[in-house]
Amino acid sequence: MKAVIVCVSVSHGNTRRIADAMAQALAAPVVEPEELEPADLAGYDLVGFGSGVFTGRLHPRLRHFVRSLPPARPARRAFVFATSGLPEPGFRPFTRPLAHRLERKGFEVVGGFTARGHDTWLPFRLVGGINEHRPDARDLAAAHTFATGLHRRTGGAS
Ligand SMILES: Cc1cc2nc3c(=O)[nH]c(=O)nc-3n(C[C@H](O)[C@H](O)[C@H](O)COP(=O)(O)O)c2cc1C
Repeated sequence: MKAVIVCVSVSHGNTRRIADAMAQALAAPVVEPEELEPADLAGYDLVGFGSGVFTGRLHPRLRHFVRSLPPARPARRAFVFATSGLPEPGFRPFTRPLAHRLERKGFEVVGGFTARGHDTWLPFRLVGGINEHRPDARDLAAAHTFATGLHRRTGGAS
């Protein structure tokens, strides 16, 4: 099973730390969208897509990359992950819109993961930010466990 993680982490490196924990479990490289041609994903069985949340949405560079992907034929597996300052609203998961877009492209979305991250966006900047030490060791362990589960479910080692 060959995996790759496409990650945009521009604010504090929060999502990158989560991506690195997942990458360890999946033996996968972590790349920025601009490091890949959309067609390159054809060489992978499992693709992770993740970023921080910015005004309620995943980062535009990640969304743009997914929009540019050709249809995934034969269907490939994908997962979506995010870090955010605030807890995810249960009625509108942060990862859902990108997961739906991936499904429309022909991906089988096999999981989603979110964690809190250090957030200094206004108005939180005024109080020195929130979640200063997150993602923390527990978040990274949870990300690793999530990816290990995906690895088992989607075919094990290459
Ligand atoms: C301009 C801006 C907008 C943000 N908007 C949100 C938001 O709508 N909801 C939220 O929970 N966190 C929001 N955040 C916090 C980020 O999602 C959080 O810090 C995330 O972990 C950043 O990930 P990164 O360090 O990988 O870029 C925002 C941060 C910035 C800088």
